[in-house]
Amino acid sequence: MAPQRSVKQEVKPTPTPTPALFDGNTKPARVVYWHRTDLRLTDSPALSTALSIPHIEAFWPIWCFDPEYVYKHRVGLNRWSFLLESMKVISEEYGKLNSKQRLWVFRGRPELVLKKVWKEWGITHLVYEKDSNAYSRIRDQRIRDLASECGVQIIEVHGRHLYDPAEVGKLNSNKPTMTLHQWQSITNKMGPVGRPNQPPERIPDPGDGHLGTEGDEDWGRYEGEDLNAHIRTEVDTCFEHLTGPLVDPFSVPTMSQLGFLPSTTTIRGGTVEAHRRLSLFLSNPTAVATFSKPRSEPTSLEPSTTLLSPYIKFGCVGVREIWWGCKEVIDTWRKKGGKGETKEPENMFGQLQFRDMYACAEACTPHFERIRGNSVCRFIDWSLQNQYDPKSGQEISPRPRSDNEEAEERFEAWREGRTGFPWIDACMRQLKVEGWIHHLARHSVACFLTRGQCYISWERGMEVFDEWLIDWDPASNPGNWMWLSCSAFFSQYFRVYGLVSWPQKTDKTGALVRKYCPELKDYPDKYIYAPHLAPIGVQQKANCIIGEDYPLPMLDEQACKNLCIARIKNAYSLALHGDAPEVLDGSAEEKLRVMHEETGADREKSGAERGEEEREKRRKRSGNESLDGFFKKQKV
Ligand SMILES: Cc1cc2nc3c(=O)[nH]c(=O)nc-3n(C[C@H](O)[C@H](O)[C@H](O)COP(=O)(O)OP(=O)(O)OC[C@H]3O[C@@H](n4cnc5c(N)ncnc54)[C@H](O)[C@@H]3O)c2cc1C
Repeated sequence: MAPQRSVKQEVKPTPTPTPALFDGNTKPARVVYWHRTDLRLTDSPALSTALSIPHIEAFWPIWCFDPEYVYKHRVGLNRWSFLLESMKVISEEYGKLNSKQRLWVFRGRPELVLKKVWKEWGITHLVYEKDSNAYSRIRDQRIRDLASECGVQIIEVHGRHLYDPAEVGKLNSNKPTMTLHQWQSITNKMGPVGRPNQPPERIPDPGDGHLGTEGDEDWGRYEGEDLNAHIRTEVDTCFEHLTGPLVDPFSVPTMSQLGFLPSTTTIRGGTVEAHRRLSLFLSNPTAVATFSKPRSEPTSLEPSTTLLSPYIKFGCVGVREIWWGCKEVIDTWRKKGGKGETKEPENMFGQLQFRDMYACAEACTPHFERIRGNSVCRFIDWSLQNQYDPKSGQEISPRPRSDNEEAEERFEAWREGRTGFPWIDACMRQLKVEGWIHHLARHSVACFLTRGQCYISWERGMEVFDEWLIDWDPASNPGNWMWLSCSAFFSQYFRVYGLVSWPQKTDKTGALVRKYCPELKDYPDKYIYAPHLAPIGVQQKANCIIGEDYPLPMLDEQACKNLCIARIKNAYSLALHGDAPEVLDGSAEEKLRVMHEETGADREKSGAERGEEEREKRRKRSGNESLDGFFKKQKV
């Protein structure tokens, strides 16, 4: 049971600037506010801090379009378009508060952009929302070093999570928080979640925005591999100038400037849509008070959860707004006699806490996003694990194709939604088209790929989510993949989602399958999740022959499940984590190979073998076993 917060505790406001921070600030301040994944004006402790700097003479809210992000990180079309829309919306919001204002977009590496801007615009302060993930930590250290060289005061303000993950980590002796209960026990001592800051009523003017063009073409230079080349079908002109096209300087890039075709998602970006969704959720107090994640429906066509995650990811809505919005609605509902309130972890507070828990775990765990070197990740000898150069410890790139052809083929079929299991295929196709799927749909596909049936490394599945999810998060994505693969956070590997029975629990008619696998749309309900079982006459009537128009199941669900369980059982008994010497030197894999051979977990069993096993079990349960038990009891 989650520890309850004391009602006597006073609600701490979200950290606001202490006067000491601005002590001695008597000179006019020229402030750059650097928006990163906080594309909102509401509930922004960092923006409030920036605006409270005394004597602001000039203020620029900026965005740096970083080529490292554009080329070096796999990002699908839907996430790109969501980001660009969110940038446009906040730029318009600035314009509404002050017609001279906008989001000032630069196209170049942050350290180069900031150095130039600091110098040419005479900047005194740089303020931004603090982020704790591995990439941000490295980038921000570079920025801090640079700022101290240039005499610019840097102000980092936490605001992305309910509690600063770095602070929670410190209170946990720099150890990752591996259960919600553990996270709750620590944050209980930190006081309640802060109240959301009010949005600004006005924004100061910017200064003269003139910038010299010297070295312009170099700001966006990137010489590594373009990981998004496969979706870049048009000419990429994004980085031709530091401030974008000369006719419209500082503008938000368009999809076509990035060389992309339009996205496919129906999920629109920006803070206006984020608040519309939040208000919609809060408008039904009973639904808020009785929200239960396990009881939400992964099969429904309309999202049965809030669908706020893309907005949280890009900071279009603040987490404290959601937290306090729910809290106030529930308090009023309770006063009016509402009953049956759900508790953590299944309620909405629990959902937001899970996000924080993963962020704290990531902040304290080197290599959280992979198996090798990851101290919290159990070692399981999955197929298609990432390969590392033993000397440099770097991942081998480009990735060699594994000689495990069957696993490669299964992985491709999973990714493309053609496994022959309609529930899995529908979820994967929805993910690709929309950039979002329900949490329990994520459970299903992740379980299937890893411990459920395919025994393929969670790293590979995580990468697909990395690319396709709009809400991709560097802590929640690997964290949840480790959970689902029973590599960390969760260990009940024998509990596997049924590929027919599970979706049938919430929808016997297969609406999601009919939408995303239209070739199956005319199948009767009875066969919608297992069309290969339909008699040929039914297949003909539905105009879809299994094996021709839609694939046969690519594996035997039950046999593969048993094999996975047997192998994971061995891996659990070996009890090694990603940072163990045996994992790093490759000997763990060999040990498991031998264990699998000895326990018969090295291959799928034939029907006859499985039958024999079953009979053996029954024999044990019958007379002989009771006789054994009798003798044992006698001995005792
Ligand atoms: C394999 C796998 C990968 C995932 N990858 C991501 C990811 O990259 N980014 C991401 O935001 N979520 C991820 N999740 C968690 C979860 O599925 C999504 O946050 C959720 O489905 C978003 O939909 P919603 O906003 O309607 O959620 P709601 O149920 O309405 O929850 C509200 C918010 O709580 C947070 N939340 C809820 N559940 C979780 C959770 N298990 N872990 C972390 N935060 C949670 C999210 O910010 C979410 O928006 C992943 C889950 C799985 C199983």
